[in-house]
Amino acid sequence: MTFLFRTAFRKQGLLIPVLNAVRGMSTGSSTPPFTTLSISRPADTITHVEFCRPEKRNAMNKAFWSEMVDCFNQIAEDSECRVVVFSGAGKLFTSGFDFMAVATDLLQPEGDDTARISWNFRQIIVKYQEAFSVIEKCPKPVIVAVHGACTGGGGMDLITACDIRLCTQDAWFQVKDVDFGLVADLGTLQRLPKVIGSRSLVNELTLTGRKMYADEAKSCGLVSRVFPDKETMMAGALEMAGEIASRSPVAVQGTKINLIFSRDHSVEDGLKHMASWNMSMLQTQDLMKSAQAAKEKKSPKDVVFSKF
Ligand SMILES: CCC/C=C/C=C/C(=O)SCCNC(=O)CCNC(=O)[C@H](O)C(C)(C)COP(=O)(O)OP(=O)(O)OC[C@H]1O[C@@H](n2cnc3c(N)ncnc32)[C@H](O)[C@@H]1OP(=O)(O)O
Repeated sequence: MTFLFRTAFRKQGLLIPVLNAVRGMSTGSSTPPFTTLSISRPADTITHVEFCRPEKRNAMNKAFWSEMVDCFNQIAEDSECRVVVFSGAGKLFTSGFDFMAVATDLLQPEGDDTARISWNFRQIIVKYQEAFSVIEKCPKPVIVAVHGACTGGGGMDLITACDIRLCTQDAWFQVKDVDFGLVADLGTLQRLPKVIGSRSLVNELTLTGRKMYADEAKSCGLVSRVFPDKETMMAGALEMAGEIASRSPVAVQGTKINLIFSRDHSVEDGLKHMASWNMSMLQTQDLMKSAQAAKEKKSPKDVVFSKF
């Protein structure tokens, strides 16, 4: 793995931070390049990313935006990682944007005239958007585990970019942007309508900024499971991650990529994409290994799949 990272990143001058991060991932320690994210490896094929600013209720500061991109790009390249669990440290999941970061980025715009100020704003928004889009672009499934609050501008943006959402009974969710005179611009308005079935509920939540509690989040499909407390949720998240990680990584990552493609395209285009995808992916040895295991009434967990 180290060799692969060396080859991929030497030219870009990224070798040192990436190697540090990967070393951190494999030892279970906090990674030196990240100040807002703590990375650990609860199992060989599972990466746990923990949002780690508990004293500021996991508010999204300046470092967070670039660290998310670096972290998930590294995970995408890490052929040993098959699934990711994302959670928040401390009392709650996230309080959204950091007030201080908002104050410097948005209230003191840089630029000599409207065009330049507008352009700089656009660059900032695009950079912030990428911190969540990178989760969706990462081919490894991401399970997000929410406890306490998931609020502010940012909380819903983050979790709607994840593949599976779990929460605790005390969790609450809020799209708070409207309370600040803002239109949510980092993915909530684009992804939430595709996550929950009711357009009316999406409109209500985003236009009023009201809190939604765990039971309603479960009944509308925002989360798929509710756990009594954080400890049982994390155990449940890791168990689910273990189930996913035991399946063929070719099948798992192909499923994520094609589900997201199909969400954003017509059935016809999705089927065409699928046919092109599988004309090569069906040639994987994972297929024969899995079929053989099924024939012998073994579990997928008994099959050893190559790194992917
Ligand atoms: C280009 C895109 C434009 C987007 C703009 C988006 C803007 C925003 O989203 S602004 C932020 C929105 N977030 C909120 O309104 C949530 C604010 N926080 C809270 O309501 C409460 O903190 C919360 C209910 C989440 C938790 O309450 P609790 O009693 O547990 O904690 P506190 O005593 O309030 O806070 C503890 C320390 O954390 C600091 N903190 C909390 N939230 C933020 C935040 N969003 N940014 C920065 N810091 C935050 C709080 O100041 C306390 O710090 P300290 O006084 O140093 O102990």
